[in-house]
Amino acid sequence: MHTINTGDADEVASVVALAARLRVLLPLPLADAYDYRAPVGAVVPVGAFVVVPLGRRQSIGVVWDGDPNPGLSEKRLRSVEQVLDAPPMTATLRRFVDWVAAYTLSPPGAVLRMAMSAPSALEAPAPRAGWRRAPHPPDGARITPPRRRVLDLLADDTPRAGGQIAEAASVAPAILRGMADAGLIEPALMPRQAAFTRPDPDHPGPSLGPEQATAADALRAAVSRRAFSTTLLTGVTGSGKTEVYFEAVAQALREGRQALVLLPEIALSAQWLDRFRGRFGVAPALWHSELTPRTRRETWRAVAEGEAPVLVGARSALFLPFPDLGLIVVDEEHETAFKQEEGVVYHARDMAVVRARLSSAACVLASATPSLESTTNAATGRYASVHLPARHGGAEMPDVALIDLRRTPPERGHFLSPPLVEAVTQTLARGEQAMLFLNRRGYAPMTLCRACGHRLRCPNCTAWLVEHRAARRLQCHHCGHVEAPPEACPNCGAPHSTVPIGPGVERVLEEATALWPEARRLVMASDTIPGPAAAAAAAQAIQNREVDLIIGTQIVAKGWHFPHLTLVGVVDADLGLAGGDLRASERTFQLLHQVAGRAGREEHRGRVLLQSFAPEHPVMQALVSGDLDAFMEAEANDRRPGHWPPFGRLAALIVSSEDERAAERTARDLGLAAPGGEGVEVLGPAPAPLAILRGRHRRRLLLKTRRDIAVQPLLQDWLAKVTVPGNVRVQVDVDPVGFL
Ligand SMILES: Nc1ncnc2c1ncn2[C@@H]1O[C@H](COP(=O)(O)OP(=O)(O)OP(=O)(O)O)[C@@H](O)[C@H]1O
Ligand SMILES: [Zn+2]
Repeated sequence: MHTINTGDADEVASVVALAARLRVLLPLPLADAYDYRAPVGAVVPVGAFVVVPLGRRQSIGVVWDGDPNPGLSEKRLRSVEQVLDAPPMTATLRRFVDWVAAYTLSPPGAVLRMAMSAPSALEAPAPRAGWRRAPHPPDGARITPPRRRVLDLLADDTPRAGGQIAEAASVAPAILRGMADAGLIEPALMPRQAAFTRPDPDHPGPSLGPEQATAADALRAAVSRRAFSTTLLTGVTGSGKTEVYFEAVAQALREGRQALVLLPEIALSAQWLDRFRGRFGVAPALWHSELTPRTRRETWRAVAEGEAPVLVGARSALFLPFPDLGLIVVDEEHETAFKQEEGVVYHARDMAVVRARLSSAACVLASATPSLESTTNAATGRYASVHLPARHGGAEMPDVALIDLRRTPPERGHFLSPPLVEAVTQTLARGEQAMLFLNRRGYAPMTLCRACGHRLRCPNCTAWLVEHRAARRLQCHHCGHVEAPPEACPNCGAPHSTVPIGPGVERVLEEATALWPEARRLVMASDTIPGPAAAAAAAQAIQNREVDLIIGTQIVAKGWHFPHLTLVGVVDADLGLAGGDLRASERTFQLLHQVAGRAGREEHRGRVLLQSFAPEHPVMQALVSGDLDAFMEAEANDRRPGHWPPFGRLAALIVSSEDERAAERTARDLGLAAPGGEGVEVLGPAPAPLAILRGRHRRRLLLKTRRDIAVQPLLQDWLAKVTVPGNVRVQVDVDPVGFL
């Protein structure tokens, strides 16, 4: 001992100690991974799921990359308790977690948590027990007819579950017990069934038209390169983009890789699933928030084991443990539903591109109304582009016209103008379907006292209470606050003095009921179509012509194909243009163009009528001309000079607190510490448009930079300069899409 040079000994000791240490990232919003002592004698790969002590509790974490901290004393080190029998998290997914954390300025553990959304899936699934024929049954055992049936069933030596045997051989479960006691059958573990049948890429699906075929070739080629690429797939509404990207999915299957399709609203995807089955013969794996815990666990595990070749899901599916993803499709890529606004604030469309890059996979962004971000990336050559110029099957694009509400207003207290009423009447008379679109749930967006002018407000938010007349209540659409409609004005006490102001879909329904009492009407809004089953039933009823008139909010704009729908009336085309949102025009155009695109998708030409007080507005003009490219170019020209996205970068800080003065003070401190310099600008602090939300006072600051300046380092320095008290939260939103 004494002869050894102490310096060397230290070094040897530290190497040994380091080798025995593991960095473990926990699915918690902690600043970094923690170090643990590796289990003795076990080789634990990076990415392994491990159980570790955390305070007095245990947590599952993932062995993470990077070097443990040698400074941490051996005494303080605690040991990994267990290595779970689950496929380790791939390097690709670990890099993705790190990337998303760095980009969104979130703790890596908070992102990891999204990649561990079914923790129970990490425990090896308990093998299921069944029965098989005993290989050496005793001589002379009694073989009754029921026993014979069981033995015949088990003659192929495949173990089967007790319930399954009882049913197939029509015997009571007690018979099996008796046979086991007699030594005729014995317990056996059943082979695990593949959770999802492999979709068949060569299942005969619809045959593609020539333009579709060319587009499909390009996508297939992108997938078979097995390298990163992004392709923007555009095409008019009804051109068959889905059928085309299915060919990319088929190619990923042929390559033996997995495919992920992200849809903005999975609850509304009944028609999509039918088409998938039509193309591939089986259903894909599904991933969304309404799965049962069991399905969630099984799906997660199947994905990790490579047993879910195609998965369709909501944005959270991006964090599933695919071992070898070959394709990610983001359908309706322009949809804001891809932006997650709570917790880790990220945009699934943008992160899909990142995951595809890390996976050497192809990414396909599909939309009839692509975002300016994607259009610009396609124009600069960063994305490839594929376009379908015409509707499938020769259907014509609808004829879009404006109704000037200043010239032909509705009757007082009504919302449908005479030309729109006339058009609906004619459509119904021809036995075709009509749709009235208004992006507002409920009966009326505001309620006012006729006597004193008081407006009914949410007690927790800067928002009016929305009347839901059918449900007999007033509701805040921001925090969910609900109250009964008051008997008297809460301000002046006048009895029965409240009046509804403006329309929601329920009020349009009321008007439609009076106008077309014979028509079979259906309201489609998130509160009347609460889940996948209701959405599927509604779509079926419309397809079967059990509905004449559809009245709906934005959920009717999403990808539906209703063959008999020929008229779409937009009740308030100006609705989305109010407010100072950077993308108000773009969004309004996208939404209305999508709604319009539901009309006339088969043999009869569709007609679209837009009621507007501003028919000369560029958005209205673009909708009428249908010239998407010109509109997007005008949008680009508006944003380019001021370095607004996508020609510059934005990040928002949202300061909130139940204590208004605390929020104000932190916002002011942030304002004083704001970064500056060439190409960097900070707007605010200013009260958020939703100045109070769920009882929290909110202030906003907006960092705007030139495109070549990354916002993350600026944000990091900025936030480090300000002490945020415990009762104040500062949320970072990189690339904000909402400005409330
Ligand atoms: N090659 C084809 N053979 C048969 N049917 C097709 C074919 N291509 C598309 N269709 C059908 O045409 C309809 C429109 O296609 P699809 O919904 O894919 O268009 P889309 O471009 O996604 O439209 P939107 O952008 O409006 O959602 C669907 O009912 C689809 O099944
Ligand atoms: Zn509220």
